[in-house]
Amino acid sequence: MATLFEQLGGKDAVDLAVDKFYDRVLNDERINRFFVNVDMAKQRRHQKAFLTYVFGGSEGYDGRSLRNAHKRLVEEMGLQSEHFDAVIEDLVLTLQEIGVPDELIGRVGEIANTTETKKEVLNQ
Ligand code: HEM
Repeated sequence: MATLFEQLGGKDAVDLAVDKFYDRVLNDERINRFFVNVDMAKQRRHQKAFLTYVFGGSEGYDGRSLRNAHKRLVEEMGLQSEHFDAVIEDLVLTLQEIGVPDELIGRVGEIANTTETKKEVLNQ
């Protein structure tokens, strides 16, 4: 049984998705203020490692927990539910843009758009 990572097209496809995802996020007036002063090259590397992991393409992810990675954004910048939903929307639109089938997009959503993930990111 191929992993979701392989079905999405492996490393090249995930790299392309991350690049297009961030272009979309940085142009999204609802959320781009959170990314001011963030080293985007570092952010892209982190995001690739993380997405590869949640898509089942690697054994582990050794970055900070989602809770710790977003703690400052919640406490100092007002990160909340509507911003999480905007990021998920941008992710789905990106996957549609690069031609990922709806069924696979649904499975990505099942991983990223869960109550547990949302609570972690929002430090609830
Ligand atoms: C499913 C939802 C999300 C996932 C999986 C996710 C994933 C990540 C990961 C893996 C990192 C890097 C962690 C590290 O440094 O080791 C990160 C950092 C970051 N995320 Fe998210 N994120 C999510 C939602 C959001 C939302 C909703 C926003 C803002 C609208 C956001 C903004 C940021 C920013 C600005 C950083 C860099 C923080 C810093 O370096 O201080 N993320 N995220």
